[in-house]
Amino acid sequence: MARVQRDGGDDSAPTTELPAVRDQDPSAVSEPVTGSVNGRKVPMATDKARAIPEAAVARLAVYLRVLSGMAEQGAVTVSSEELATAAGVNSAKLRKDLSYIGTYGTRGVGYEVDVLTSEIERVLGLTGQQKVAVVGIGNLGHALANYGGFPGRGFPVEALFDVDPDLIGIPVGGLPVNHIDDIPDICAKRKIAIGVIATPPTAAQAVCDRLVDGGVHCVLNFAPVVLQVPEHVEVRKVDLAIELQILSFHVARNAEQRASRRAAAARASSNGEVV
Ligand SMILES: NC(=O)c1ccc[n+]([C@@H]2O[C@H](COP(=O)([O-])OP(=O)(O)OC[C@H]3O[C@@H](n4cnc5c(N)ncnc54)[C@H](O)[C@@H]3O)[C@@H](O)[C@H]2O)c1
Repeated sequence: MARVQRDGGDDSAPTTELPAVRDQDPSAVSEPVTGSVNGRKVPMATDKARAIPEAAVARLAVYLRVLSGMAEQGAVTVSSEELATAAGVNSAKLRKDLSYIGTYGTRGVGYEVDVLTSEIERVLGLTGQQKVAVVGIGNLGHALANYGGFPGRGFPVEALFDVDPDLIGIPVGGLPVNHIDDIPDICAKRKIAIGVIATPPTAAQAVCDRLVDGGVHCVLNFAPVVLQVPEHVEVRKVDLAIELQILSFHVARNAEQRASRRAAAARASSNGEVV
């Protein structure tokens, strides 16, 4: 089977094919084309599939989290400005992101919170549960296995694996740790959708191969190594060091911009200009 190198960064997968959506001017705010699913009004899909940038997919997940908080507080509708502000983006970007999924607010009303929530969930594939297995139950694996926030978001942790004999059979977060030899069998039986790799980098590829053998199609890789996977397997890599380096770049750039603004103000002031 053909294998490709994946590190899950934006460059490797800049767009994602969405389920069919309406093709329409992204900036338009108009009456949505709606139908009914289980008695709920939802936008209707057309036969035109459309790619969505990875960055927009990430923002959809943020909108979903914000919408869930609004729903908890009893909000029924939300304007694009309110939702954009709460999500930390501008409203034009929000409307464009939502246009990718064929969702358009109603002028003067905005979006119905429950309809928009269902639509984003559908597009992100969150309408069902995506079972998760964690491999490598060390510091990070323990934290992930014990974190209670995943099941509520549709990601129940259903299997844990390690190679350390002292850990096998020990419950972590209520689940016993299994040996990695059982990864293919258990993942296939429990229909695990997502494998999380929290092993040392040297072990990650072999672990990934076992997950793939068990039918796992999505891998979230915390180990600092690029994985080889078959074409049909999606890998996302989480690298805190890279995130810190990106933050550091922004901090340095902001400092430079402040320094050059101060220098310009000092020059203007020494020339007698009002600044
Ligand atoms: N991406 C990030 O931001 C981030 C942050 C912290 C750690 N990490 C990475 O996550 C990984 C885990 O870090 P940690 O601090 O939890 O390490 P750790 O040493 O505490 O835990 C590693 C676990 O993996 C197990 N293991 C070793 N070989 C294995 C194998 N072949 N199969 C299954 N399990 C095996 C060990 O028994 C141990 O329980 C490392 O690769 C680390 O670099 C990434």
